[in-house]
Amino acid sequence: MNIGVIGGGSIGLLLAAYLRKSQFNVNVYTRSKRQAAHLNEDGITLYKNNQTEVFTVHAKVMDELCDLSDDIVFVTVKQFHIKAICEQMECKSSIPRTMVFMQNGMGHLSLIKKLPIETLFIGIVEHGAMRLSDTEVRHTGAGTIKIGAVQGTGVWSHLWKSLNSEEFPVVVLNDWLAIMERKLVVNSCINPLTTIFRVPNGRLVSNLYFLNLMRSVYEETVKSLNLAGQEGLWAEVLLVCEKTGKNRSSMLRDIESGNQTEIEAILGYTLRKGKEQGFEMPITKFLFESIKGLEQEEREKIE
Ligand SMILES: NC(=O)C1=CN([C@@H]2O[C@H](COP(=O)(O)OP(=O)(O)OC[C@H]3O[C@@H](n4cnc5c(N)ncnc54)[C@H](OP(=O)(O)O)[C@@H]3O)[C@@H](O)[C@H]2O)C=CC1
Ligand SMILES: CC(C)(CO)C(=O)C(=O)O
Repeated sequence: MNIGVIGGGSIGLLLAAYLRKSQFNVNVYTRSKRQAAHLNEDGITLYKNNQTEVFTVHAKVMDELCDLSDDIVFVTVKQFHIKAICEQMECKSSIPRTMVFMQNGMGHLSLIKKLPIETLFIGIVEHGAMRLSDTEVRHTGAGTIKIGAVQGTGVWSHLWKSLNSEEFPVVVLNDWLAIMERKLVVNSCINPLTTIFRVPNGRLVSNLYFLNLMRSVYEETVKSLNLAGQEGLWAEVLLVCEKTGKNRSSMLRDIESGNQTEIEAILGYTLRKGKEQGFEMPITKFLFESIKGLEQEEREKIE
């Protein structure tokens, strides 16, 4: 079976490595020629705790492909890249029948549902991963990948079963929208606060002042999504903080490396939901403006 992974970032390299570990043939589609060349030459080096493993992969430049003929393709770009990916797909002579989109945040669903593919999955990533170079990735926090079928179902249970392992758990859940919303709550609570205070995820639990702030963000978020009173949701946020305790959130790393963040897809979305229902979300608004402000600071430093 041929499996494609679009995006050679932190999650793309992590996923490609574990797919290879499960003996699948993996093609990684990168944005740059340089990264594709490095991956073909050196493979992917995966660091986890004190272990180092190297996996060979085939890599190609996404823009240079005429067709994408893998059996299944995982899309691991950032949420704000999805529009460009959908446009690139329109130019290919053939596209896969099954795709899995693994983005944080909401808002891209309407775009991906328009793609002419039979089976569409979303994947919720609860792992922490950090790309160290074009070919090296560190598995910084072990979590779970949750898969949900948005349209079609296909016959993929063998893939999820083969990929699933103790160190890389994969579960299939029926209620994918609920899973996405729960992940949105997790990211709304963790990502902006860790970015403003420049702390790893675990500090939001071990520092009581940060914990109080996170609880306030949580209250506003669950109200905007009509999830107030959902059993186990606050415990889930705390568990992710603990499990990825040493991890710097993807938003913090984006700000530190001068990249755009996914704030629009995370707090931008919950703010819109709150507005639709006519209530104020002062803390969320403060966090949203703070992250937009930090993005601008970083941009102006570079210019
Ligand atoms: N990293 C983490 O720990 C976690 C991440 N997530 C989520 O997973 C998703 C991916 O995150 P992450 O891997 O960290 O992001 P990265 O920024 O590390 O990776 C995104 C990759 O997509 C590539 N890319 C962008 N556009 C294209 C394109 N048109 N064709 C091919 N490649 C493209 C980028 O290329 P280039 O390198 O050339 O810019 C980059 O390598 C996000 O939604 C994130 O929120 C969720 C949980 C944890
Ligand atoms: C799970 C978590 C919070 C891990 O850091 C994440 O999704 C992110 O960083 O974007």
